[in-house]
Amino acid sequence: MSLLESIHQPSDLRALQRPQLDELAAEIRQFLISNVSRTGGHLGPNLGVVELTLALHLTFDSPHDPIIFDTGHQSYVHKMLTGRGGEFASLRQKDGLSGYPCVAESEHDWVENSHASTALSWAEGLAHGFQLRGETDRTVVAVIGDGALTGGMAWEALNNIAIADDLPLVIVVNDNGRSYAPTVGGLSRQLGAIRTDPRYEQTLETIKTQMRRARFGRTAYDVLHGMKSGLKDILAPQEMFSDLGLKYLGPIDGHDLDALTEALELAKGFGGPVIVHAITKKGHGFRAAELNKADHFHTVGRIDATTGEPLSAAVQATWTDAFAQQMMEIADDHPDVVALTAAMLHPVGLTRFAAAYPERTFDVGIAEQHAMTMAAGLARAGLHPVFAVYSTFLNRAFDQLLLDVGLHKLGVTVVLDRAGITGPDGASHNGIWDVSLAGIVPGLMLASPRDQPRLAEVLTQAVETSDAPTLIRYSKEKLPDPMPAVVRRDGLDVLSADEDADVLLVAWGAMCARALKVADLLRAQGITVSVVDPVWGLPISPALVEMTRHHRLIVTIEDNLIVGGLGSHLELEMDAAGIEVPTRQFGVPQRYLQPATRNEIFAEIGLTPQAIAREVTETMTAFIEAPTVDAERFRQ
Ligand SMILES: Cc1ncc(C[n+]2csc(CCOP(=O)(O)OP(=O)(O)O)c2C)c(N)n1
Ligand SMILES: CC(=O)[C@@H](O)[C@H](O)COP(=O)(O)O
Ligand SMILES: [Mg+2]
Repeated sequence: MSLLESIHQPSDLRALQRPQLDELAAEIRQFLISNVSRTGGHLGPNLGVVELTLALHLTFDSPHDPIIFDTGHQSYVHKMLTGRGGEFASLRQKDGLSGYPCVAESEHDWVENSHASTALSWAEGLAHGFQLRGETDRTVVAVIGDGALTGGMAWEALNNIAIADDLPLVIVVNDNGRSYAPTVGGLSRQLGAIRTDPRYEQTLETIKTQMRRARFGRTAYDVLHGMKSGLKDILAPQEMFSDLGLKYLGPIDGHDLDALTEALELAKGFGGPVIVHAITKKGHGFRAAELNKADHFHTVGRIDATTGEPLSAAVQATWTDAFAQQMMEIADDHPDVVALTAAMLHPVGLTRFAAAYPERTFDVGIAEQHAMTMAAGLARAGLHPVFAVYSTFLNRAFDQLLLDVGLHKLGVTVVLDRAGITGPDGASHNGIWDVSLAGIVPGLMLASPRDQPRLAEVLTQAVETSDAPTLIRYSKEKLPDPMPAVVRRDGLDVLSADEDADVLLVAWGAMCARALKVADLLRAQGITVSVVDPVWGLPISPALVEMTRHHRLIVTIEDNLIVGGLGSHLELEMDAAGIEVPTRQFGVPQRYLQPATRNEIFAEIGLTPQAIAREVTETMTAFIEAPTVDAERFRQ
């Protein structure tokens, strides 16, 4: 049996001899490479925290001492050490092992939200909570990456933690210098100075020695603090954190198990908030990941476990590719267009634009709120900002969209990639809230293009709109073939139309192709149908409202929450116009969706063409005198 197979819970680690821990670290690394290369997942981040996670579970008593992983994509090793190593074949799959911490999976998992920069707030809350409950023997540990540390929430928490002198809270900064790309901003400059300083190795050794000499308690910090003379600039992070009033231990070699456990033991013994600054390498121990300059294998699909080469070459273009291309085509004719990203330049498709127009590109770190209001400033200065962000992360910048961009009627364009159901990344990654949130911003215009020609059209219209926010959303699906309209009427694209149709199917974005399939199934039942794509779905077009008047049932299909979605808005407008035609709204129910593929989730929530057709048929037979139709036909 391998050492790893002998670990069923963290306490099993303490039975191992010291040399066995190094063996175990090597086994874990090999396990990660061989398993994640088969399933896909966050390989790079987890290779970077093998020794760190071992040291955490050797030093602290999880779950009595909660260990909170910020963002959570780097918690695979934690899962392996807490009895879930045997489940990695099902990683990120339906009913399988989540790719992030999952409360239902284990008592060792505390936070499953994969939106960055929340761990320190969770940790302060837990620590105060334990204290107030008299559970004073519990230490809370938060592991936060250098990327997540660029998020505003992290500094809100640090500001408060810094004055909570007796709060038993250990903050481990997992500093690998990367988000996807190198982490940006003054913070990363301070943190990064260490890695590039020629005295780096010597400093790590000196600190390790000093820590060994220092006894537990406060003297260690005085010793380390006294060290900074002569090493001041290399210990800039110590300055930064200690100026806040936070005790700081580091920098520590994040792959040196002894140095890590010594630092964590010191921190644990301190009895107040302490920062342990661990310098790690994303992808450590897998050459292909270490050499990958783009993102050190932040997320991989199925890859060769030796070379790291993708096993399935990306043959079909994605929406991100189409956006990247369109931005290049717009850039020349629109010199006022500038681009913003929140630490996701490559994933949102702005790499080419940034290379060609570096002065017109802003990567603000994981700081969506800042990005949105900075975009308001850029617009106010006479430019046209395009903020490209994953739909789910728009949640972070809603207030800024509403009251900095919307209230000032500014021409800011927000491009929402990964809109709609994404699937394997779990509940906090589906892009299903944006329509319901953005839909309440007065004056905001929201488009969901169904294909590349429509994307080109709406993006150009958006960057030429200077008096209102414009949002464009598209899914993680591959780019579909063009779907030309049979006719465009008052800004509405009619995709298919029967004479005097019974049913009007209103769909947008990725749901248009689905709606055409539903139409065929309904026609086979003798139900006449028209399919219309509003393209700019919000605000609701008066022409669309008028069009509903002439049908017997209005059906909307959307890849976002039903509550506050296109269908909700259309129904409100129909009501206001005194149109009493019944409606059926198909979309995402208001619940947290567990990890599965996009299609598995569509089937689960009744968004397949067959399920929709069956429901519509039953509605037609139940509420409206209709030609005899056989709903049974859809029960196969
Ligand atoms: C609010 C938010 N914005 C963007 C992301 C996308 N994202 C996932 S991981 C990551 C980089 C995190 O960097 P870091 O915290 O340094 O962790 P590392 O991957 O380096 O271990 C980003 C930007 C996110 N999860 N949350
Ligand atoms: C952890 C995180 O927020 C992202 O890395 C997430 O996994 C999105 O991945 P995709 O870019 O594959 O959609
Ligand atoms: Mg990082």
